[in-house]
Amino acid sequence: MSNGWGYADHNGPEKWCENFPIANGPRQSPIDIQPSGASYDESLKPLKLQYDPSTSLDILNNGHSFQVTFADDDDSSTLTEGPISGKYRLKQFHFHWGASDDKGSEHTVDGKCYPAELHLVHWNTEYPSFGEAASKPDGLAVVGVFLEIGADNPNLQKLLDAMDAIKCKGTQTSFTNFDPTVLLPESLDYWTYLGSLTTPPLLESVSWIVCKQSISVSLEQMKKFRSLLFTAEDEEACCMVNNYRPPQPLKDREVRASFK
Ligand SMILES: Cc1cc(=S)c(O)co1
Ligand SMILES: [Zn+2]
Repeated sequence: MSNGWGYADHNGPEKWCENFPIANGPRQSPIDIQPSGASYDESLKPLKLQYDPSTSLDILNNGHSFQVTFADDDDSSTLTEGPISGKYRLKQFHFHWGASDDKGSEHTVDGKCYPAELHLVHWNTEYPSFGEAASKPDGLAVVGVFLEIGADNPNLQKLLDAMDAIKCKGTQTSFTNFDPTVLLPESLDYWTYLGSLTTPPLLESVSWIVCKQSISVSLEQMKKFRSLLFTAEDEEACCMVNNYRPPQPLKDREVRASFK
């Protein structure tokens, strides 16, 4: 791909294998989660998410999504327990979404797509940095939360209000004092399986933790997501929509459930 990977026909998920052969690997993400095929594992612990709002730094349009980045030089914002062992630090969160409300999530549940999906990305403090951890089979843990069309979600508003400042690829602005806990659903029941990043380099280093319960987003709020651009200021504008990878083969993996 001449101009890097993306989500268009010429550089999208069906083409990523050309530069990233791991795209056809044994533990790729996302997947279609089939609850009837998931086995309840009583040894799975509840998720322990402890976030310090003072670690939030800025919000960035990276040309693939928008992400909020966190200071990760100490254990102020961590994920522990759940399916993982040890302590993982929050690095960033971002979203994937569709051009219309019938698609946009990366994981699906019995084939059901949601209009958007939140990913909270954490790295294993067994390793010295996110970059080091990202290449290890137990290096990352990503918590996925589905967004479902419903009532206006006031907890998304601070993100939406920042979007005017990050419309174009490569733009960013300060985004402080934000507690990502407000984006989590009431129930933290989850499915978990071993997978990968869902964007190149598609590294097979992610313990996926997908919440069963969704959070709400209104039609108007989804329109705001879709007002972002994949493109930089000096390029022909292309709306940032459909920035999701479709489900990949489960192959020789099991999906476990933290709930009956
Ligand atoms: C590190 C990272 C993780 C995911 S899931 C993504 O979409 C991009 O980057
Ligand atoms: Zn993601």
